[in-house]
Amino acid sequence: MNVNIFNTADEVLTALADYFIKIGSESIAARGKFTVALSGGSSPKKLYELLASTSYADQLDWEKVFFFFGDERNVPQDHKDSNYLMAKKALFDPLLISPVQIFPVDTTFEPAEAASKYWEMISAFFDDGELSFDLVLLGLGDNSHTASLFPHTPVLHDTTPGVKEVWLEDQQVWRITLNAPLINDARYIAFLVYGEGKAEALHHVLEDDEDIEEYPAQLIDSISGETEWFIDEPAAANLPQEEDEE
Ligand SMILES: O=C(O)[C@H](O)[C@@H](O)[C@H](O)[C@H](O)COP(=O)(O)O
Repeated sequence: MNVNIFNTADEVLTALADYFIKIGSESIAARGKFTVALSGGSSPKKLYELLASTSYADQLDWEKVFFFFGDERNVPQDHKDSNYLMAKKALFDPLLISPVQIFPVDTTFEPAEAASKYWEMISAFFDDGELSFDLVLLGLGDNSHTASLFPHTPVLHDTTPGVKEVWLEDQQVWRITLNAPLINDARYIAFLVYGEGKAEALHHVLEDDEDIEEYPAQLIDSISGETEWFIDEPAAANLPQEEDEE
């Protein structure tokens, strides 16, 4: 696990965009395709817009990129809270990504069925035995959740790769999420964490003793690949200063 701290959010976004292109180019060269599970929320929107900008749009063979989602809210795909809709507007539409390259969660099903169908689709996409995303992009919630691995939810105790529905009692909503074993099978995992509002959660996840019930993001570390944290100074405010500075 590498912690990369940058002065500003813009530097974080540029570094992660460069990393995305690097991993994507290597994946396409090695296996003819690049499979990525996108993060939702507000942080990655600027990353997706940067990747779709003239600075990056011609740096990758986008026709060989296949997009999945690390998690999704249990809302229609045209709902303002949909992670798919955010990525569609910020990334897919500007890059003219073909729908055949995009694998959204089908939230027309009840949550449990939507989760099982998403798992079936992921399993069918990957050749037997090769079930691992090239890259999983993740954010960090201020309660130390990532994807939809929320504190004190049953999915935290999964021991085999899969996709599960998650009930959020406080928000009275369902979500669908890749579980930690599936995320940890990825060749590369990249966390995007910027802004002072993340400082407390980041300290809990990276510095506190392991407590996955309270700090679920502690579950995440690529088993055989690379886990990189892309962080700005405000989010790193509570970390020991010896974390490597970029
Ligand atoms: O669907 C989601 O909301 C994300 O997958 C979630 O895990 C997100 O990464 C964190 O909640 C941080 O969200 P922000 O980037 O909006 O702070």
